[in-house]
Amino acid sequence: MLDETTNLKSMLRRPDLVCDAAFVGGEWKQAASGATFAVMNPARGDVIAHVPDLSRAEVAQAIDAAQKAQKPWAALAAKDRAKVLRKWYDLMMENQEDLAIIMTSEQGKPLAEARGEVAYGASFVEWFGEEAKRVYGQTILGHMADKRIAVIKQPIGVAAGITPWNFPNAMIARKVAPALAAGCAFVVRPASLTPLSALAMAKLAEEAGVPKGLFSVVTSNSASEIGKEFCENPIVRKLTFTGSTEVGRILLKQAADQVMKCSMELGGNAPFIVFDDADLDAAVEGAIACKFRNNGQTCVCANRIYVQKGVYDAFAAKLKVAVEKLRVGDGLADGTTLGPLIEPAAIKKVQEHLDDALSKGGKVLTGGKVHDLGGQFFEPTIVTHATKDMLVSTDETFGPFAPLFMFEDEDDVIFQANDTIFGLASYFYAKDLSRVTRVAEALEYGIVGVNTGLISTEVAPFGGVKQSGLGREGSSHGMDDYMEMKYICTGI
Ligand SMILES: NC(=O)C1=CN([C@@H]2O[C@H](COP(=O)(O)OP(=O)(O)OC[C@H]3O[C@@H](n4cnc5c(N)ncnc54)[C@H](OP(=O)(O)O)[C@@H]3O)[C@@H](O)[C@H]2O)C=CC1
Ligand SMILES: O=C(O)[C@H](O)CS(=O)(=O)O
Repeated sequence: MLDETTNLKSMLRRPDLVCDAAFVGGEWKQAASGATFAVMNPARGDVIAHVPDLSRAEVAQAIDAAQKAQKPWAALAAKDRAKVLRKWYDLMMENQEDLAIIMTSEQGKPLAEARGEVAYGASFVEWFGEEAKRVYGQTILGHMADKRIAVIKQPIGVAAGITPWNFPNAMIARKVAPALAAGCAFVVRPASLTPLSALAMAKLAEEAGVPKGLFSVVTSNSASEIGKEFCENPIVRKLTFTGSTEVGRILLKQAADQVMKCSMELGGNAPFIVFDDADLDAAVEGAIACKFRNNGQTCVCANRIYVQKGVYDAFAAKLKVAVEKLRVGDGLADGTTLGPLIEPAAIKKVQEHLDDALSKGGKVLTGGKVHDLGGQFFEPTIVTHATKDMLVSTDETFGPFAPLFMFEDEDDVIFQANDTIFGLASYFYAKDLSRVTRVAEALEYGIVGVNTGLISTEVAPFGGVKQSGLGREGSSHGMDDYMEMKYICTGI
């Protein structure tokens, strides 16, 4: 019998990677209530699957199973944990195409970007499989002749994660990989808009030999209820969240009651600065990559583009040419470079920022309206004459809208770039070495891209300052958030 998943499954080498059950304590389960929620294809507007809408009590069962599985997992030699992660990495890459098709079908990004995200997510599993073997302690010369001091690092225990829809694979991998590498157990609640990628990852984790109960994917349409379970359940020792600053604040307040260790990867408002000594062609290439990746739906997208007065018109003209080469369409169609926005509310927000900018003197250079394809497709848009009193100057657009601000000098643009509550990613193009050093040090951000618009990698510490978050993900620092440091003082 044909069902709603037939079309998606027909595109896959492994149709079994489309999972319509939640992965709870090592079992594939429906909600006891039978409740489910629909997963939509944002390009086509059709339902591609239904997944269980688990209750808070059923999520608690996943947490119980995690607690049971964690101690034996932590007792394994790091090398043995590493082998399982390596196998999981291998399976993710062997099934990269299927995972990408599933991702594009539920999130909308072009297939080429989805393939890239699968490889990016898998790179965290590979990286932390290696880092698992490199957890080091310390010995310290005793403060008294009869004392010996050692410092060791131990896994924190059961970790819980809540992830967004914009990178439905990589944002989970960036959390579960260091957690398992450190010897923790992990329960994740993926965004309700994009649960299929997470469930497919769980399927491959099971095949890789991740022990029953160690990793659960709890699907739910009630984010706040599950968030409360994660924050209030005494078994959970660590909460990791990627999403908006607004929700991050809610979770931090809820987690405070248990003084829970939290990692927060939150909102951004990235400045992208083009100085008059920049290579303008390189800057345009970087702006396209940085602004329009995932259709502008990333926390590290350029949200404000500042161009020095002397090169403003030349840069704007070059950027217009590049933007008009972008192809809007279904992410599964060949040649698409911009997919749909994730949901109607996202279209509304882009339109709101555009209307506000035009009402305050902005001028459309290209784009400027919902695409002829209708639905959730929007034309990639450049607006010139942007000013700091516009909404786009303070709020994250999260869409294909590029406002060009003009600036006079370095001090002026540094002040404007830093004038935000956010501090995640920032970018600038310049050649003068002294200027590059000064500006990189002056920008109040966790990440600075110099002459590049792409900074995402598993080998570097990703995270923000100010209200863009707490902690770092990826790099040799990435496991610290899943471990506790213990100081042992021995009298002899
Ligand atoms: N710093 C970073 O690395 C990243 C930051 N972001 C930021 O997130 C925003 C876009 O992502 P978006 O998904 O809309 O962000 P949201 O913060 O709305 O949602 C993120 C996740 O949190 C869940 N959630 C929402 N409300 C609550 C709650 N009260 N308690 C517990 N969980 C909750 C959502 O569930 P559901 O969707 O099912 O409602 C989703 O799974 C942007 O601001 C972007 O900058 C996004 C990705 C990466
Ligand atoms: O969700 C996001 O925006 C990601 O954190 C950005 S990245 O890590 O893919 O650059």
